[in-house]
Amino acid sequence: MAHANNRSWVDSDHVAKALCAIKSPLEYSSKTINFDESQPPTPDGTGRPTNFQTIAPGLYRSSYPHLLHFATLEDLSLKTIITFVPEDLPLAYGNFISTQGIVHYHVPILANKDPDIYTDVETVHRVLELMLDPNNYPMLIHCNKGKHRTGCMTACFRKVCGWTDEAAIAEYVKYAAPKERELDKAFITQFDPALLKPLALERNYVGGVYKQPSGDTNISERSVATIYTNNSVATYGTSETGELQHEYQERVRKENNDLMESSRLWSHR
Ligand SMILES: O=P(O)(O)O[C@H]1[C@@H](OP(=O)(O)O)[C@H](OP(=O)(O)O)[C@@H](OP(=O)(O)OP(=O)(O)O)[C@H](OP(=O)(O)O)[C@H]1OP(=O)(O)O
Repeated sequence: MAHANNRSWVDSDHVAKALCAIKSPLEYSSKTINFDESQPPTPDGTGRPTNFQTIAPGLYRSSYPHLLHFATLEDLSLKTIITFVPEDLPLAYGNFISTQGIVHYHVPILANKDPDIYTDVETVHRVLELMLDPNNYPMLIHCNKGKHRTGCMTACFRKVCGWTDEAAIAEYVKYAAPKERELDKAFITQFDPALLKPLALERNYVGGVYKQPSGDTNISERSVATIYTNNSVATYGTSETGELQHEYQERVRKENNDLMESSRLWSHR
């Protein structure tokens, strides 16, 4: 798959020093990557972009990374970045990606602000197939604020991993509030995870560290198996077994393999 890895090498040390001399955050020409004046660049003091989240081990999301975030992003040893903002990369960011040897995918995702205009499903699948490949990890996905476009892609990823619509939307709202959008929720609800379910099952993205958080605090002692049924996801809690995580993962893997085998047998009838 072609990727828009920014290979325009420049004297990055010189550029970095020049950029560091700039006190205020860089104002970019494009509106969608304006620095968010409404809050400090790293409100939680971590030095990471705002709305940073570990979606799963090695898979991260955030708002648009800026110069002052690069040092903490280096700690992640990122292998892949997917940018959902359509504008070209600012020079410093392109140089960061190049000098870190990061594979960059530039996949513009539309803001859900018009009920007649949504990002096409092929583009969504392209993003999710990259996210469903641990060979691309550590991976960062981001947009401008890390709320709407990134929130929608994360929610679609969760649905493919077996989360219910409600749980996926609840996580979206957690990062988009108080500016969550009804059209984003509609986009998430209408997204059908069926086509990518086999890939998620095959690569063990169902259950384990990818499983939907349990609402019941007691359930943490119980193993919860998420099994795909024909057209939806049934999540059930089993009796408290106290089984260890690896036993649980082995059990989920066997259940998924049995499910795949039975669906293969059916498909050959
Ligand atoms: O005022 P509004 O609701 O129209 O939205 C504004 C802006 O709100 P603000 O002005 O209070 O900062 C949004 O930032 P938020 O405060 O909601 O996070 C921004 O969302 P965003 O950066 O894309 O969010 P991510 O997808 O990157 O997470 C949005 O960009 P678009 O939706 O991509 O057009 C802007 O629209 P416009 O000015 O037309 O470009």
